[in-house]
Amino acid sequence: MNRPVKACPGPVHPAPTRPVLTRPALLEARDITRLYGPDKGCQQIDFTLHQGEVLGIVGESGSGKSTLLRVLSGLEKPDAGQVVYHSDIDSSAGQAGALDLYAISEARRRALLRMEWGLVHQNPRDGLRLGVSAGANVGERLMALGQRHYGRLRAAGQDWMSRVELDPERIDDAPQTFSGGMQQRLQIARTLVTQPRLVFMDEPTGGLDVSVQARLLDMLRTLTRELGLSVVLVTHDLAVARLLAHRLMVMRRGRVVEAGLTDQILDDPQHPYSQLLVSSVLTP
Ligand SMILES: Nc1ncnc2c1ncn2[C@@H]1O[C@H](COP(=O)(O)OP(=O)(O)OP(=O)(O)O)[C@@H](O)[C@H]1O
Repeated sequence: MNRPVKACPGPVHPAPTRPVLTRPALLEARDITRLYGPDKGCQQIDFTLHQGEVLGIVGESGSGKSTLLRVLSGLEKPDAGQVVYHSDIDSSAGQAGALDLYAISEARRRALLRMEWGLVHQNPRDGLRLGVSAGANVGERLMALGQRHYGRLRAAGQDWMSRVELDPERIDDAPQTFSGGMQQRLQIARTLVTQPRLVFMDEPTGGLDVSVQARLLDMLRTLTRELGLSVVLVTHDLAVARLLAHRLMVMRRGRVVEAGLTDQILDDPQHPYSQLLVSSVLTP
C-alpha cells in the first residue's frame, strides 16, 4: 500500500523515560534478514526491546516495516538471524526463559500468541470475529486462557468496552454494526484483555479519519502507560511515533538507517534519510 509519511508535530510531549531502557530484555532481534528481492523485505536488523518499552518502526512505504513485524511476531520465518523472546510461561512446564522463536514448535509459537502476546492489525476486521458479539470477541481470548465463568467473562467484556470508550450496553451487538473507529477500539480491547506482555501493532490508527485517529491515539497512549505495555509499533505516521514510542528505528530499503530516542530522532535526525523523512513532513 502506498502511503506518504505523515506530519510530525513539535516536541509538545514529555521526553521518553530513559529508565525503561535499563529494564531487562523482552525481545531480541539478532541480525534478522528476510528478503523477497534485492532491498525488498528487511535485512540485518538487530535490536533489543526492553520490558515496558514502546519501540516505533518508521519509514516510507515499502521500507520493510511490516515484513519485520511479521518476522518478529512469529508469522514469517526469517532467511537468517534469530528472534529471541524472554518468556514468562510457567517454568515448571519447562518453557520459561529465552526462547528462539523459530526453533520452537509452531504449537508453542501459537501458545505464545495466545498467552503472552497480542497483535493489533491495521484493519480491525483482521483481528475481530465480525459474526459474534462484541462481548464474545473480548471474552473468547480469556476463554482461550481457560476462563469459563460466564458472569466474569461478561463483566470483563463490559469493563474493557468501557476502558476503550465503547458503550458497554452494546456488548451483545456484532462488531459489523460498529463504525471503523469503534471496531478498532474493540480490537484493542480484545487484544489487551489478556494483559499481554508484548503487543505488536501495525498502523493501529491507519485508515481512520483524523478526528477518530486523534481520540484513538490518546486512548492508546493512556493504556500503554497505565498498563506499562511493551510494544513494537509499526507506523508511517511520525505523530503517532512521537506520542507513543520511547525509541525509534528508521527503516529504508529494508535496513535500519538510524535508531535512537524518539525525540532525538525527530528533533535532531543524523542520517540524511531521517532528515529528509522528518523535514519533508514538516515542510508544507
Ligand atoms: N509476500 C511478499 N512477497 C513478495 N514481496 C513482498 C512480500 N511482502 C512484502 N514484499 C515487498 O517487500 C518490500 C517491503 O514491504 P513491507 O510491506 O514490509 O513494507 P512497509 O514498510 O510495511 O510498507 P507499507 O508502509 O506500505 O505497508 C516491498 O517492496 C514489498 O513489495
